[in-house]
Amino acid sequence: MAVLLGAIADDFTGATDLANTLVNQGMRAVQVIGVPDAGTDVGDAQAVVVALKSRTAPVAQAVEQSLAALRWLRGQGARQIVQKYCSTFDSRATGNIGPVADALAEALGADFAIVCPAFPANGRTVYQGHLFVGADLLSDSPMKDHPLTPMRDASLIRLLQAQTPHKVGLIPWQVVRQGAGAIRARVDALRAEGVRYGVADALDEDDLRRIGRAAADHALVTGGSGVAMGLPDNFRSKGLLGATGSPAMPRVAGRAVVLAGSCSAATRAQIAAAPAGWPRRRIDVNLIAEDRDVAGDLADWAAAQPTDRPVLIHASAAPDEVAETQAKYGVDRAGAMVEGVMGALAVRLRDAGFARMVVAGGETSGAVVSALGVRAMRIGPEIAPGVPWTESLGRPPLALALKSGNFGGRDFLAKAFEVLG
Ligand SMILES: Nc1ncnc2c1ncn2[C@@H]1O[C@H](COP(=O)(O)OP(=O)(O)OP(=O)(O)O)[C@@H](O)[C@H]1O
Ligand SMILES: O=C(O)[C@@H](O)C(=O)CO
Repeated sequence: MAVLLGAIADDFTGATDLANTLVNQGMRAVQVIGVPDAGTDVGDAQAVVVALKSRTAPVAQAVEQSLAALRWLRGQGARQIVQKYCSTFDSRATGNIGPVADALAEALGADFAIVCPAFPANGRTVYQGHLFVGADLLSDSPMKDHPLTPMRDASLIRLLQAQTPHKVGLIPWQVVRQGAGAIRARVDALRAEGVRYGVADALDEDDLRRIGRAAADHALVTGGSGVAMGLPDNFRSKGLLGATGSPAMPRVAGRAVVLAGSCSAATRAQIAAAPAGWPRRRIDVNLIAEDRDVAGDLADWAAAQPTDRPVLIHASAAPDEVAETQAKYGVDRAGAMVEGVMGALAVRLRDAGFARMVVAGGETSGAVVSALGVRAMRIGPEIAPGVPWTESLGRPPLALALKSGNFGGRDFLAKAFEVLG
C-alpha cells in the first residue's frame, strides 16, 4: 500500500512528535532515521516521517538532505508533504526553516505554503503572527536561553522573512475561526499579492483542524506537529483512510535508563522531580574536554546500580552554567562533546542490557539514535502530548521515548515507565 502523507522533520524528537499526532488521528505511522535506502521497507505505513538532524546544520546541508528525503517520500507515493520544524520555531538567524521551505516548495511546484508552529496542548499558540509559549511571547519564554537556537523575537513573519526572499503574509485568527472556506479565500488573496508563505494564527485544536481542512490540496504544509492534526481527515473524506485503531505498546524486556541532554526548563524540572530512589549521575563537560572515558565510566556505574529501577544520567544544567561551559569551549563544541558521550553511552548501555530508554532533547536524541544504529521506529502509545513510546525496527528491538526538551509535565519520567508497564 502506498504512503499517503510524507513528512520531513528537522530533528528526531520533532519527527516523533509529528508521527504521534498522525497516529492519534488514525494513521499507521513509521519514523525513519535519515533518508532511507531505496530498498527500505516501511510495511503498511500510511504516513512516514523522515527524521533529519538538520535544525542547526549548515543551510546547504539541510536543504540537500530535505530534498533527498522528499525524493524518497515521493517515490513511496506520498501525496502531501509536511515540513516539520519546532513548535518554538527553533532556528538561527541564518536559519534553515526558510531555505528548506523554499527548496521543497520549488521541487513540489507549490507557490504557497501554510506556516503554523502552534501546538496548543503544549502551550504554543500563534496570534497575529506572534508565537506564544504559555502566557509569554516566545522571546520572553525560556527559549531565549536555548543553548543552540536562542529565540529572541516572537514575530513569525519577521523570523521567516529573514530566512527567505519570498513574501511572508498573515492568515489572522479572525479569518481562521471562520473556517476552511475563509482560510482558502485568504490564501487566494495572499497568492494574488505574490505572497509565498502564510503564517496562520491558531489558538486551539479547532483552529488547527480548520487550517488542516483548508490545506487539503496543498502540496506542502509547514509547521509544528499541530498543523498536521486536520490532514488525516482529508484522506479519510476521500475514502483513502479507514477508522482509527490503537497503537501497539512496545514489548521490550530489559533495563531502563533516562539520558537527558536537554537543558530546557521543563527537562530540568523533570530531572528534579524524578523519583528519589533512582540512581542518578551528572555528566561533567570538563572531564570530556580532558579526554577522560566519561561514557565508559558512566556505563560501568550504571551497570552496577540496582536493576529494578531506571538510572538517570544527565548533562542538563541551568542557563548560567551552560553559558559558562559554552564560553569555555564554544557553543557547538560543548554541544558536540555532550552529544558524543550520550551516543557512546547509549551503545554501551544497550550492550549491557538496557533496552528501555527515555532520551530528552532533540539533538541528544539524534546523537543517541544515530549511535545505536536505529533506522526506523514504529510509533506506539502516547506518554504526554507530543511524546509516544516507540519500538525500534531491527535487532535488538528497543523501547525508545524521544522527548522534546520542553515537553511533558513534571512527573514525565516516572510516568513514562508506568505507561510502559
Ligand atoms: N551542560 C551543558 N553545557 C553545554 N551544552 C550542553 C550541556 N548539556 C547539554 N548540552 C547541549 O545542549 C544541547 C541541547 O539540545 P537538545 O536538542 O538535546 O535539547 P533541547 O533543545 O532542549 O530539546 P528540543 O530540541 O527537543 O527542544 C545539546 O547539543 C547538548 O549536547
Ligand atoms: O515541535 C516541537 O516543539 C518539538 O516536536 C520539537 O521539534 C522539539 O525539538
